[in-house]
Amino acid sequence: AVAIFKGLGSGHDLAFSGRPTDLYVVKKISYDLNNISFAPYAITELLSSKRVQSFRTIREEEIAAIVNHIDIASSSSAPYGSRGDGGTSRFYRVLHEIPLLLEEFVVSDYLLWMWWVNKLNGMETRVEKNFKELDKLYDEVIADHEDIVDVLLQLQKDARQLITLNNQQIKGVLMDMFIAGTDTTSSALVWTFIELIRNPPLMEKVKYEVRKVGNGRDKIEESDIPKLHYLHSVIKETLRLHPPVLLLVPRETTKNCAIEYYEIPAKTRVIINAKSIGTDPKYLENPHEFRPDIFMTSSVDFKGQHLEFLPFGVGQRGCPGTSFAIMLLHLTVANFLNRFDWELPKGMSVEDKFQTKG
Ligand code: HEM
Repeated sequence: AVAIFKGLGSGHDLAFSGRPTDLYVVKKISYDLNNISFAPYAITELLSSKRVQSFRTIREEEIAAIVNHIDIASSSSAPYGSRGDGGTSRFYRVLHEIPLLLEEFVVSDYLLWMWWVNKLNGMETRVEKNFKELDKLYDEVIADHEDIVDVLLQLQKDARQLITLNNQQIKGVLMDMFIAGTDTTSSALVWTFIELIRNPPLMEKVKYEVRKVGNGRDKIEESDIPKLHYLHSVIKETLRLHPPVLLLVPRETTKNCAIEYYEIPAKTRVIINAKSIGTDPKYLENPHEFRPDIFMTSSVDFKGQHLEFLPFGVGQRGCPGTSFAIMLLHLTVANFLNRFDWELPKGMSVEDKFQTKG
């Protein structure tokens, strides 16, 4: 494991850039490897910083809508999950239906994936059923094409683009967006609030920073984000302690390679444990404590140069959605802190242990 870890960061990026593709579930969800995460090579073009920037207005509008929704829900008895517009917008529908289908689809097959078993009685039928429903929904999304689909359709038509896409590939990329982009970002958001709520002095510190920059405005904008230094550290610390993709995404070596005393053959399955690396006592005292301040005086970042902190992976196969996710997280947390005070439900104290199953 140590050799592989070193291999990723020491000029063996290419040898470690494959993904295992011989799994039934992987083939299915990737539209026969017509997506980014299981494509045999890395694709970075679609989520470049410029493109992320171009979605700024949509991000700001959607976050404002969520904040208003929480406002309405908390000040009236509006049922949780309803929205001012009656919840009928396509965006709202897509955001709700796709994760539900994916949950059934991915979570039920997660064990299958992890244990690398290709077939299990009855499992294929369920995968097929969920896949058909998702596929139908993606057809509708493409027909109505909004936002990211517009960009993908432009790429499909524009002969000058390096990448040309057919409908199958567009569906593969949409699958990527929802699998790789939704649960990960929401897990980081939830953990940020759990940690802040159970550490009230830290909550006060970050809230003070956000509200100072907000200066009485009801909205924090993207242009405010670079001024929120402590918030940056809070998000980093959450990703260190609770990396949403605990074991990253499996890799497979593309050729034989030698690292130190180890010979690593081609097609070796590579799993990296980001949580163990981020909480290794070799790098940090009391590594399981939530202490955003450690990042205030450190240059350690998640961009892949610091192998002790790898929530987004590393190298050419590292997460292409990093800037997208980071901007969304900062903007959401900042606006939630600007508009609301967050605390534990009545009757619960910080000392209460979180109940875990089993
Ligand atoms: C906090 C949020 C996120 C985390 C922690 C995260 C983490 C990761 C990790 C660990 C990998 C595997 C990297 C490796 O093998 O080295 C990955 C891959 C990927 N992520 Fe993310 N991700 C997040 C959000 C997103 C978002 C928002 C998108 C899209 C909009 C996205 C799209 C992808 C794609 C397409 C891949 C596959 C890349 C490839 O195989 O070439 N991710 N992500």
